Amino acid sequence: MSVQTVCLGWHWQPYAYSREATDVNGNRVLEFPDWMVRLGRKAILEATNDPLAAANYTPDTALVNYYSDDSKMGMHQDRDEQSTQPVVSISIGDTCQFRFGNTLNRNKPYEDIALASGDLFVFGGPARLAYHGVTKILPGTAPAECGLASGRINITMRVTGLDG
Ligand SMILES: O=C(O)CCC(=O)C(=O)O
Ligand SMILES: [Fe+2]
Repeated sequence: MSVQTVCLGWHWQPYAYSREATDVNGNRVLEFPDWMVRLGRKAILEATNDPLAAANYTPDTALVNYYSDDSKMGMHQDRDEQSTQPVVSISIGDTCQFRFGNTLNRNKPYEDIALASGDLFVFGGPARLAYHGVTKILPGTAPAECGLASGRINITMRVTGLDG
């Protein structure tokens, strides 16, 4: 089964962000929550140790992805944003094998990294446009207290660079 996605702030469909989910039900997308902006800033502070970079980070969209046991995500770049600000990724539930590649193409060199529940991954600076994907989910690896019985949720927050 493929990944199921819901968006916050701005609705994403390949190549474009909009305020309405025109390819789903036409509804206006939910507001981007303030707590998620705060979480994004904490993540940038952890990753960069730069309080100014953290204070200036104001994500306005997030893709919330649900992976079932056999879901995968192919290698891609996150490049529909007009801002070069980092992408902050948060993982909940089952561990996945995350493939973090280079900025030129989907092929090697890449690194396979286990992203477990509670892990945070920041794509910033020269790595902002690195190709990446999810090659497999490791069923049954979620900690009992994470609130998700099976599968994996990943939230990637971004700065669209769009107004309005
Ligand atoms: O699930 C992940 O860790 C990555 C998600 C992703 O790359 C995306 O939503 O663009
Ligand atoms: Fe991505």
